[in-house]
Amino acid sequence: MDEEETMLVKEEGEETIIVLPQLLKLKRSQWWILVFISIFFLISAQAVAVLLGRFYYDKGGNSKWISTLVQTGGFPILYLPLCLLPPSSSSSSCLSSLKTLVCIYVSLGLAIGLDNLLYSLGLLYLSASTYSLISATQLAFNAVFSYYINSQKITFLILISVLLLSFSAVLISLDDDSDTPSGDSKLKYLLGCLCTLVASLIYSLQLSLMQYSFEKVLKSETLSMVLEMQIYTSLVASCVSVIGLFASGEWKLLSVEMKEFHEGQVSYVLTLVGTAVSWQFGSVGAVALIFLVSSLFSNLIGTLSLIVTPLAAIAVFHDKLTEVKMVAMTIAFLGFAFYIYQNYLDDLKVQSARETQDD
Ligand SMILES: Nc1nc2[nH]cnc2c(=O)[nH]1
Repeated sequence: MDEEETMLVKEEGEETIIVLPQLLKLKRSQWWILVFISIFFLISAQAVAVLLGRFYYDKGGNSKWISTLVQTGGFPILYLPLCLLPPSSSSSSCLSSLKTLVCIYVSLGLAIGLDNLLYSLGLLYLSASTYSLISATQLAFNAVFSYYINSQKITFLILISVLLLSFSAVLISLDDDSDTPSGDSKLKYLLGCLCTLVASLIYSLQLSLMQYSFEKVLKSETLSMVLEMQIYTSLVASCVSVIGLFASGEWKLLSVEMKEFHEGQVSYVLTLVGTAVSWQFGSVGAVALIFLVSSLFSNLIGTLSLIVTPLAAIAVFHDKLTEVKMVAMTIAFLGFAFYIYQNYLDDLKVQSARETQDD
C-alpha cells in the first residue's frame, strides 16, 4: 500500500483503532485538497443560495413549495460530472443490493424533502436573526447523533469547536437588524420557531445517517458515490416538492407571481435557476465532507457558511458590518481552525501507526 494513503483514527478507551478510509486509493495530500475544495463549495454556494432565496422573497416571491423545490430540483446538472468520474466500485454494488440502495435513497430523500419544507417555512415566518439563532442548535443535535450513530469521539478540540461555532451563530443572530414579525402573526412566529427547530433536528439526523450509509452499508471507495447519493436523494425530495406544489394549488399562482416579480420575468426565472444550481453545488460540498471527514464536520462548515453569509449580504444588500459581526466571524474561524487541527492530529496518528506497522 502507498505510504501516503489516508486513514481515519478512532480511539476507544486506551486503544487506538485504525479505521480504513472511504477512499482507499486517495493520497493524503489529495484528501486534504478534496476537503478544502468541498469546504469552498459548501460555504460559497450555500451563501449564494441563501442570498438568492432572500432576493426571491424580497422581490415579491411567496411560494414556499417553489423555495423548497429549488433546494433539490437542480440535481440533473450533476449527471455531467457523474459521467466523467469512474463508476462507484463494484464491491459496493455487490454488497448493497438494489433494494438496500432504494431504501437508503428514498428514506434520506424523504427526510431531505421534509427538512427543506420546514427550512423554507422557517425562513418565511421568522426574521433571519431568529432563524439563525434556532438553527445554531443543529450542531449540538449533530454532536449527539454522531456520538450514538457514528461512534464519533467527541475530543476536547471538537467540543470547543462546536461550542465556538454555536456561540458565534448566536452572536450573529443577536446582531441581526432585520424585522421581527408583528404581533398579529404570533401564531406564524411560533410555527416558524417549531419548524426551524424540527428542521435542525431532521437535518442533523439526516447527515449522521448519510455517514452511517457511506461507512456501513455502501462502503464505497469512489467519489461518484457522493454524486449518486446527492442525485437520487434530490430526485426523491424533488418529487415530494412537486407533489406539494400541485396538491397545495400553489402552482396556479406561479404565473401571477412571475408577472408581478419586481425585477421582471427574466430575473424571476434566473433567480430560481441560480438558486437551484447554487443549492446543488453547496449540497455536493456537504455530502462530500460527510464522505471524506464526518457528518459533524460537514454540519460545522454549513454553520460557518451561515455565519459568513452576512458578510456577503454586506456587499450585496448593503447590510451594516458591525463590530459584533466581526467578533462572531473571528470566533467562528477560530472554531473552524480547532476542528481542522483535530483532523491534522488524526492524520499524524495515522502516519505514526503506519510507521510502527511497517517496522
Ligand atoms: N435545517 C437545515 N437544512 C439545510 N439544508 C441545507 N442546509 C441546511 C441547514 O443548515 N439546516
